[in-house]
Amino acid sequence: MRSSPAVRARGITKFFDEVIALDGVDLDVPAGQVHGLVGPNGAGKTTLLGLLLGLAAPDSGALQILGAPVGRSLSVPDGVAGFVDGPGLYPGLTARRNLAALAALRGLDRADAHVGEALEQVGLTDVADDRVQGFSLGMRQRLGVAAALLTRPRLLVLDEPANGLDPAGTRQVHRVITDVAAEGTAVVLSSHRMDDLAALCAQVSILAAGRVVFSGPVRKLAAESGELDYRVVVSDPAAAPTVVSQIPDLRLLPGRDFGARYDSEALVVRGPVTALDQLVARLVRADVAVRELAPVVAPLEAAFLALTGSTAEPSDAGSR
Ligand SMILES: Nc1ncnc2c1ncn2[C@@H]1O[C@H](COP(=O)(O)OP(=O)(O)OP(=O)(O)O)[C@@H](O)[C@H]1O
Repeated sequence: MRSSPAVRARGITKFFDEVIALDGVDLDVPAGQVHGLVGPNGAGKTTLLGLLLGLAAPDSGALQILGAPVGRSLSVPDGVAGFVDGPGLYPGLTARRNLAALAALRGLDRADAHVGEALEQVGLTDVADDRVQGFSLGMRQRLGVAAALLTRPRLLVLDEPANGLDPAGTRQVHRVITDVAAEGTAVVLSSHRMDDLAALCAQVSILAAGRVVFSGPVRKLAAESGELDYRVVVSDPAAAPTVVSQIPDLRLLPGRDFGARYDSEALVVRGPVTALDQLVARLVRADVAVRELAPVVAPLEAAFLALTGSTAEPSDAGSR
């Protein structure tokens, strides 16, 4: 049983009337892995997480969760916890009472100890006796994660757990997720933020229009970005174009396309990273100092945009 993957999905399809939300999705998540789902709005992330939580059943395909096949009946599979579309909480109750109610509902022994531990894990001990209606979005998210941890799940399913979190809250939730994964719990989470996924996930699956367009380690995704646009600020802007023109794989892009985002001093060049190496070396040889050099769009985000055919940034995604 221990060696069973937490999730094994093959050819999962899910329709909502005429809309195909998932179209032949495969997903493998071993125990102890943090697996990220990313994709543009409407790509199918929430639908897939909902299937893992037993909130809906696939129309076709095979889904195994914690080694057991999932049938047509709707119920949260044993050992699975989490939330989609935000955690369900009682605003009029305190954080502690919310968790106590859930613990009672799930028939947990030593409920008080579990509740105290879960609040501690997400850093809400100090506000445990405050009503949830006064909580910020980020505090609610953290309480939702605490609620999911109450039953010590072997598969934790979280839809946008970083939504609304400030940097301290994000770090706290990341730590909780990393800790439970280190103890063997598989975590499947969605995020619009590539920086979140890069920090947390061993593997990511990119969904676009219900299909998996990439699945693998984050570093492999970054390597897929190939040619990137780089913004370069040098000490002698007039000299730089000549140097750029001497490097076969590098092109200078018209400045006007970037003028609104960047100062007029910056050049924008497009090419593989090896061409950038040559540029820096040649500029230095020509006595031109490089003051700034950075990709216009972060490599992970560039790969995301290329794979999903998006033209805009993935929501509030992460070039931050
Ligand atoms: N209950 C529903 N009834 C009808 N259509 C639905 C339902 N749930 C999802 N859909 C449709 O299925 C597709 C996938 O939606 P889903 O919410 O899974 O995407 P998502 O990747 O989570 O998007 P977002 O990033 O906006 O949360 C969309 O076209 C959506 O409109």
